[in-house]
Amino acid sequence: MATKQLKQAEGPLVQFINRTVIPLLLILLVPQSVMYLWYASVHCQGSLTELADRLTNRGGPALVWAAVSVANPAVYAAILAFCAFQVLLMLLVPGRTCYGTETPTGHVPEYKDNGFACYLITMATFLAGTVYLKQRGLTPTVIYDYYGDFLASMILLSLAFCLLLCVKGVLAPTSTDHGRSGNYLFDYYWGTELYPRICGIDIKVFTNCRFGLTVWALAVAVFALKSYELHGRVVDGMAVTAALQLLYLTKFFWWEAGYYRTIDIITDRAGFYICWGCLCFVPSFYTLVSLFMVRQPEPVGPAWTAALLGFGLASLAVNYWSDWQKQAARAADGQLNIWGRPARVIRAKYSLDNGQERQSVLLASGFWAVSRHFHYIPELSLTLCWSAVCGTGCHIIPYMYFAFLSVLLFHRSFRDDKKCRDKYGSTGPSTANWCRTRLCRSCSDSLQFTAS
Ligand SMILES: NC(=O)C1=CN([C@@H]2O[C@H](COP(=O)(O)OP(=O)(O)OC[C@H]3O[C@@H](n4cnc5c(N)ncnc54)[C@H](OP(=O)(O)O)[C@@H]3O)[C@@H](O)[C@H]2O)C=CC1
Ligand SMILES: CC(C)CCC[C@@H](C)[C@H]1CC[C@H]2C3=CC=C4C[C@@H](O)CC[C@]4(C)[C@H]3CC[C@]12C
Repeated sequence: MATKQLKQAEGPLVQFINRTVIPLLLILLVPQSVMYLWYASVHCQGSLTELADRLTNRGGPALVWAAVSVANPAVYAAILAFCAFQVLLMLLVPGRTCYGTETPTGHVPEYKDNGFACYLITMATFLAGTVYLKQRGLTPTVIYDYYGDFLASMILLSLAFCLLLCVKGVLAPTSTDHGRSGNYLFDYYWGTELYPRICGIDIKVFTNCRFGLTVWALAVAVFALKSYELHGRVVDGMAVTAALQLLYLTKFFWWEAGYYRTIDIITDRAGFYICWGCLCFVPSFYTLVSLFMVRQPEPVGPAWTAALLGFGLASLAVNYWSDWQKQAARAADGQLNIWGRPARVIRAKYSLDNGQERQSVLLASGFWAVSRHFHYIPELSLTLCWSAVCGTGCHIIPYMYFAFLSVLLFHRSFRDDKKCRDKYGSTGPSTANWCRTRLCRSCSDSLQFTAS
């Protein structure tokens, strides 16, 4: 009885922590933290000790905000022009129609698969713009010079944008997948809508892909160019990190339609976490290695260059390959060969909210038979390769993205397992990695385990 009462008492406390304390801390602290990290990378020789020293002895937290302007009209004009360009590309560039995962309410989101073309057009425009400016004695690295202003202004704009999304989800939702939690703070943090669209523009595709990841790619290019301008050459480490990150992002856009079926899109609502995260956290935190290297170039030498590039490329290939296997198995309804042998798949049943039954193909071959989230290993090893170019000179900043990603992916694997358990019951992917072993004999009746 005492235990039961304790468990009941734990419910509201855990809920309070998860839905109020953690969101509040993240909303208050993360925007500040990314500004401090920018400041440390650009003004403190990339040293957190130097940052701490300046914060304690030379003006406190206001020091960082004093170094940037949130009232620079040219910065706002550039941000809005970039957003308008991306929106135009989303609307005008052709692409085949593709579909996201059916939601529990039976909604199947439809997309135009034009991400790769939009990305190529953006990068080509940037290249052409750079040549044009350089011929006139100008340079796009002015973006680096004003990056603090860009980040600070984006933080404010994005916080306001997330508020707008939150209200939109309550007053004018786009699809059936929306609702309030009863906690205003959590609604702001998590969002009120799963698939918001404004004038036909899918908001999460815009924030995550066309803004966040595109700005990441552009920032990597701008920082490499700035490094060249400052040091008269692109240092080998900068070249390796830029090449690996740009290839990773090119791979992402090639595979973008697959991203529409990941938990960012099918589970996470459009709120502070995903939208602010992609509008501000990706351009600031995910770009830290390149930002750091602009002022702290570290020559790594030919042997390390070759090793990091080689291992990084191999990691990228394995990560893409495993995502591809999962996608190909679904597309072929399980009728395909994986690693030269007929694929083993689980046909897992689940129900929509209205009771209608559906079936999914879950791959249990290839990388998906090795372990449940095996593809996170190459994702992490690739990240380590593009960070290790900064050397081991006692700097923490270049390794912060790797540390963050390790925690994020660890947590994500539990989130996804829970999501699949709730959806498929005992037949979900948590079973998939067991199916090579004796445990597959204990699969329940609703589980059809096939090798085609
Ligand atoms: N750099 C970064 O910040 C991050 C990068 N990534 C990368 O993004 C890519 C995609 O992310 P990922 O986390 O995998 O996406 P998700 O974990 O969101 O995709 C998982 C979904 O795939 C389906 N699924 C799970 N197991 C199987 C299976 N055995 N066969 C078929 N379908 C299955 C399930 O959806 P359903 O409901 O359809 O069954 C599941 O919910 C990866 O390359 C990852 O490394 C990921 C997170 C962060
Ligand atoms: C505290 C918050 C501000 C943290 C926000 C985190 C989000 C910005 C990130 C959470 C998951 C991330 C991503 C998932 C999968 C991806 C596919 C990959 O190939 C490219 C990167 C990404 C889109 C990545 C982007 C950032 C997140 C959405």
